[in-house]
Amino acid sequence: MSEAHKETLGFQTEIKQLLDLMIHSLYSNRDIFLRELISNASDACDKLRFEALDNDSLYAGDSDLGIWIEVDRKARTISVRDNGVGMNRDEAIRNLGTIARSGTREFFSQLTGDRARDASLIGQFGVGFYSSFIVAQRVTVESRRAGDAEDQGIRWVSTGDGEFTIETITRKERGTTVTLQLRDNDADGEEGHEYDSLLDAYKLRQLVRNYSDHIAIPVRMKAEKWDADKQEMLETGEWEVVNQAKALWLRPRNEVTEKEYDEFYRHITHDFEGPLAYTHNRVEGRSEYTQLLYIPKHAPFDLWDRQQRHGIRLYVRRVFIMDDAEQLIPGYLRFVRGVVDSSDLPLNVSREILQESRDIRLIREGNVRRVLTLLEDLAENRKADYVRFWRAFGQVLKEGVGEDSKNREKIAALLRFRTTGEPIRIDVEAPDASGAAPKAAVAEDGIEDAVIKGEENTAGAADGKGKDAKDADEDVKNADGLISLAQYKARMKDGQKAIYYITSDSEAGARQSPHLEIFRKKGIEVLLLSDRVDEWMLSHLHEFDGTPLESVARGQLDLGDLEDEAERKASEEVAADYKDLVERLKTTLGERVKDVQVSHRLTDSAACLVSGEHDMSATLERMLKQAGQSVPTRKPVLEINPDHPLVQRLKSEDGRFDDWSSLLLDQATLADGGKLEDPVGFVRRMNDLLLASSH
Ligand SMILES: Nc1ncnc2c1ncn2[C@@H]1O[C@H](COP(=O)(O)OP(=O)(O)OP(=O)(O)O)[C@@H](O)[C@H]1O
Repeated sequence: MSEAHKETLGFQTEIKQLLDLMIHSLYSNRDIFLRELISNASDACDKLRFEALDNDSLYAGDSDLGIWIEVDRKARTISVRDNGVGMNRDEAIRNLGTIARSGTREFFSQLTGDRARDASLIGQFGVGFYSSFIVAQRVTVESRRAGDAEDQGIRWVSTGDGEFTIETITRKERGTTVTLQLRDNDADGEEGHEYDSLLDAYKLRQLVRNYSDHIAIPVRMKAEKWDADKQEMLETGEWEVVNQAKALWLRPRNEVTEKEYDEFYRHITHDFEGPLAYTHNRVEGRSEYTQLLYIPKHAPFDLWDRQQRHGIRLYVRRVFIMDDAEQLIPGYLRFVRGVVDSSDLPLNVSREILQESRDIRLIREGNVRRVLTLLEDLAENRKADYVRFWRAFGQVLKEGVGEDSKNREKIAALLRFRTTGEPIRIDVEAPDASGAAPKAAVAEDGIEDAVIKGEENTAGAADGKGKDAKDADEDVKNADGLISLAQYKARMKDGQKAIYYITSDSEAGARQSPHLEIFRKKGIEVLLLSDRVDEWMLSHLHEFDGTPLESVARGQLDLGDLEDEAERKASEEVAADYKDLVERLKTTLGERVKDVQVSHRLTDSAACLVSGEHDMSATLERMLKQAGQSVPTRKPVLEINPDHPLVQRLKSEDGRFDDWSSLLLDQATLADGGKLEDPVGFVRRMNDLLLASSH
């Protein structure tokens, strides 16, 4: 088959879905097509400039890079042309027919068919070039790659209904022209859908200016003049530059408007929404560079994909070098987007050189410092926004506790936790791309009844603490049930020496754990941790601001000064009283437990399991097993509650002591979220005992 042959090819399934969704649900965002086309054109110019660093001949004498936009009112077309790098046949098929992003399939499987919901999801994905089909019934892309012969141009045409054609053409100019044949008004029977206003040169110019003012490449449109005879604006035939054409990040901060920062963010991220916050600085000294870093409002669809390719763009003296320069930002801040422009790096810098470079190390440290400062500022001054950030990226930030020991303290101060000192909240909706604040509901199952009712008086404040604690509580109310370690400390009981936490597979599981009973009784707040990353994070976070962090389910529980002398004495007496029972249980349960102890933790439950001081926690063990890792067998310590009637009864039990003790251990295992080794035996024993007690 000759290359010039015209081929008809099908879009990848996901693109078909994307096109269908876009055409039918993104009409109200239709103008974004222009931003996407201008962004792509500007990227293509950046790429050519970069490739030409090594091979000047790619310019073929024309290094004056630009973008040209033209309207043909009669033909109802808009075209966007650039003299950037262009595409050859293979690239056009690959780039404009498939979405080669990992995670895409899973992303599309989340779409529900509910247009409003899906439209907001699609915002996380970034529709790019395909957004042209929101306004165009036919899109034609003509292109020739820099360095290719004139007869190696391509024409790609599609009406967005599942197929595209591609043919080889002769094209004089290097670069790409995208021509949109606009839809008819009320196309597809959608009443009120009109497209003619896009042909109004004045309006279009305003749109173009909106979307391109911050772009470093000049964008040109045909100049127009008022014709008094014809009483209309007519093109003069001259091209005029409509944007400022100066790299936004190089402009002084006070000359850039919020709107421009916002638009620039959308340009580099293809995000539907603007950013949550940004930081823009010119750094001088040991290393000279400019950084413009943004924090998005929502997580991208591939946040958990460590291969994801977005991130920070690296420029060297205004020349684009690479996308997603991962050396510029550590993994735990991978949600940050933006631009770094270095004055020191060589233009021929490669990814390999970046790894070694001292300048890059300085820039990376500078980026981390700025982002953490920005987050501190949000946490301090824009609490609702910080909560939004936390919900979107908190789990990623937690990785920093282990990854970045230098900044551990700072990161720890930015952590937020659910806690027993706050009402239960059930997430009914994840943060979405529509800008709506995430919703939460307070559950009414009464588990934490006292706390729900006493919403005003959270654990510590109820004790009449000072002003700081009250201020801290005020903040808590704005914080969607999340508190910081500093707030926890401010609410600590007199005599409390540790920050207590519990880990579990879910927040609900954590809240119901028997390990919390004594803490509830004494009104001590406990942090509830249920993210996968938590166990790992906690293995790196042993203290905060001088106060140790302690698991409520580990080792000998020592409540220190929170227990008075009388309580301590009573415990000792009980321990002596139950010594025989403990020994009998140890002998009976044998290898199944590491030890048996009389518990200080329990008030309601008969028994619970605890981990040894240095043992792996049960939650971590389960996680590792789920991940298919071999885990050394860990024997739990069984704690029994001397005040529980079942345990009291055991003291005088003879005939069925074995069954009773097994049952006690199995119960404790289940309450801990664990799995029984012999569930059938458990059921049999329970039924036997039930029957025996009913006789
Ligand atoms: N004007 C152009 N010149 C050269 N290549 C282009 C042009 N427009 C698009 N492309 C190619 O097509 C690809 C797909 O474009 P598209 O806008 O869909 O996504 P993107 O810009 O890569 O990514 P995203 O929108 O997700 O950030 C681009 O990555 C680029 O390789």
